[in-house]
Amino acid sequence: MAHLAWRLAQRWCPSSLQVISFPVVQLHLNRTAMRASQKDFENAMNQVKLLKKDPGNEVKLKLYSLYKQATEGPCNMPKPGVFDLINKAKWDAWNALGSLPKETARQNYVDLVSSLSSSLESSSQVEPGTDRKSTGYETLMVTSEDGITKIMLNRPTKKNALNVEMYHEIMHALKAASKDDSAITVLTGNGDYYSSGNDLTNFTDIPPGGVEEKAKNGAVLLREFVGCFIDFPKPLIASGQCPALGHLPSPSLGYSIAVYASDRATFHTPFSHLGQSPEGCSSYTFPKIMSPAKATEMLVFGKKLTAGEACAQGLVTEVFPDSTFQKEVWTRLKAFAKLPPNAMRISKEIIRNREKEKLHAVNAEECSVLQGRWLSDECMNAVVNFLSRKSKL
Ligand SMILES: CCCCCC/C=C/C(=O)SCCNC(=O)CCNC(=O)[C@H](O)C(C)(C)COP(=O)(O)OP(=O)(O)OC[C@H]1O[C@@H](n2cnc3c(N)ncnc32)[C@H](O)[C@@H]1OP(=O)(O)O
Repeated sequence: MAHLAWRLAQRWCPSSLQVISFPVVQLHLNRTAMRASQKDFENAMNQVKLLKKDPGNEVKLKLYSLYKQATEGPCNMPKPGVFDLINKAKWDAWNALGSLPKETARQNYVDLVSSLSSSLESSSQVEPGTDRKSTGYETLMVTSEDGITKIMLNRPTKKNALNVEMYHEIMHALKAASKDDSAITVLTGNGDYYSSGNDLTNFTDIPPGGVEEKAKNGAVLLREFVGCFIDFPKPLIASGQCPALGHLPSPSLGYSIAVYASDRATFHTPFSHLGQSPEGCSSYTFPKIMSPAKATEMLVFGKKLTAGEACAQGLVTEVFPDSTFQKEVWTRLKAFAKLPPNAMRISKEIIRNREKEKLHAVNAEECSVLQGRWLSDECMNAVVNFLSRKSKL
């Protein structure tokens, strides 16, 4: 049995963890009242061998850990060294099961294999080469193809303003992209605006605790949202063909977003106009990247930059003519996506890690200041003016 376990582990844990998982394998652990028998467990082990599609490393680790727990009980191996990546990942997965009873682990293994068989069977009906389109997003379109996960903001009639649902969906999509088998992730917008920033109607839905509670909830949400960008482990590219307002022109988040813009794009952070203050770590990153004086023009006076100006200031990586924008960008993205994913992730990590703690601290401070700003007359008047059609940016 131990030998079989090892073979399974070998089979399910290939020599590199670079392919992390399939993006949309949803595991529905279907707990039945019945306990899985030894026979069910053995059947499940056989079924695993018959799976036609690789379920991804994350699932394989889960299978491995449940198998070990079901057959040997809690993790009893010495912890492998940090450089022994594969055995360390296996050990972590097994150890994470703590004192889960053997019977429960056996049942979970059986449930997992059964849900896996059905989900992979249905995904194998998708035509080869077809985009794996995400389902269940209301405000985004997420696709994964050729090693590139594309997250497209999809509220074009509202100029891709970020409502509360979109904040949550972007965070969800980023978390999923961080674990899927793509090498790079692209953020883009559908329609004639990359984004018009925060949806100003977010301010109108006041909870029972009043505006103070609203502001507090907003600060918690924004902090989590920006935190997802700071922590995002893979190369992230913002591809903007059209104007961007507010949040998403804070492209230097985490120092690790490459930004491609068409010569039609503009970048605008009108925080003062709205009675607000900088967010997305821009109060820290913009002055470092651009120079304090230029950052002041943008963040304090709300100066709108053309793509060419933003590129000259170092906020944008490269600008292309609008007519060839998509072709130019996608040629680059496809080439990047062929680079070794682990090397890219590690390179990003080493660039970002020196600043990560600082960025989280800046994010926390910016959100706390904004929480106060949202309660100010200046901010409330600006929102009312927009909503009553008295002003536009
Ligand atoms: C958790 C909270 C975190 C908050 C963090 C702090 C964030 C700060 C920011 O994001 S600052 C930026 C805020 N954005 C704005 O102030 C932009 C407001 N919009 C505009 O000024 C204009 O709409 C425009 C210049 C973007 C585009 O103008 P135009 O081309 O003339 O289009 P319309 O104005 O007709 O817009 C079409 C449609 O979209 C709605 N809409 C556009 N932007 C927003 C928005 N930010 N919030 C809500 N709704 C927006 C607009 O109302 C129209 O809707 P309608 O067709 O009338 O139903």
